[in-house]
Amino acid sequence: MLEAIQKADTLIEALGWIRRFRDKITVIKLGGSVMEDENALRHVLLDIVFMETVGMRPVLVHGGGAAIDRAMAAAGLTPKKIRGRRYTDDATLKIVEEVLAYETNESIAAKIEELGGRAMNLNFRSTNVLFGERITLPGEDGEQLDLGHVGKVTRVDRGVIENLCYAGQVPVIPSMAIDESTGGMLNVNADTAATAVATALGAEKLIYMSDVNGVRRDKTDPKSIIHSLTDVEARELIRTGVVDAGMIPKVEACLETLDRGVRKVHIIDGRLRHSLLLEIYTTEGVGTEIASTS
Ligand SMILES: Nc1ncnc2c1ncn2[C@@H]1O[C@H](COP(=O)(O)OP(=O)(O)O)[C@@H](O)[C@H]1O
Ligand SMILES: CC(=O)N[C@@H](CCC(=O)OP(=O)(O)O)C(=O)O
Repeated sequence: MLEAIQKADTLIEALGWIRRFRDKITVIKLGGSVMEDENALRHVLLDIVFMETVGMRPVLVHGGGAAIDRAMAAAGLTPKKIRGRRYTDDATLKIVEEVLAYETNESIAAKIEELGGRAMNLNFRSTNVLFGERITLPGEDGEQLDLGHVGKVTRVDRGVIENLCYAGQVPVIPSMAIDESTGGMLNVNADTAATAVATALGAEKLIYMSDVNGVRRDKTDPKSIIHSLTDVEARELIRTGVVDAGMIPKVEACLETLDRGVRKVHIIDGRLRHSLLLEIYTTEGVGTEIASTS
């Protein structure tokens, strides 16, 4: 009986948070690393179904870096990453399209439905909502590094996403875009795609789910997690190389989100059961929070 009363207490405790976030859009970026763990993915998607059921409006933007690496290896191709971004030639683009836009995208939407939620996969075969342009990266000597078919999002079809949200469906968006000037496909880093979606929708919150517990002082030591960072400190961590590899575009995407007026962004561990709900429904939260100083 006591246990049942405690369960009811927990429900009542969540009431305030459920009210606060009802009808508000939360963008969740799902990293490829989390999706490698079937059990973790199932629990993350269950949390998302819960959010949708209580009237929040979750929007899912996903990557799939690990699955793309695997598919490239199977095709005899070696991935080349430049500051956390994949060099994307014609053959790589074909694989990214197949793995990210179709296999991963359609399987996430199908899993949400299996768990009792309603989802809509938004890809080139159904409805594309991301449009962009090619990017280059500044090199060490000031030259521009060519990344092939890699782009950034310049426009989001927010009407389609909002209509789905308000119809009680979870939009599931892969990190690929159509090039506005050529009509070709672009491979977009999923962290930056999530930023573009969150700012275009004026989201209440943006949460990056990865396979690390947050930003760490020593990337190999979970205990060195930094719970709270300012934008100034985060920039310094990139400059000094503490933040490395796939964490670079993630922290850069957080900073861009803050620059565009969202007050707080979170990097949390998707392998920790219910980390998403804990982040939203508890005051302490989990993972690393980056907040603007200005
Ligand atoms: N300072 C750091 N703190 C935490 N992780 C870091 C750090 N620097 C580099 N990393 C690496 O970044 C990875 C997360 O980026 P990535 O693999 O792209 O994740 P995702 O697929 O979730 O986007 C971690 O698994 C870790 O190896
Ligand atoms: C340009 C670029 O790097 N695109 C990424 C897109 C997927 C992604 O970002 O996946 P994660 O979120 O799992 O890292 C890539 O090809 O890996």
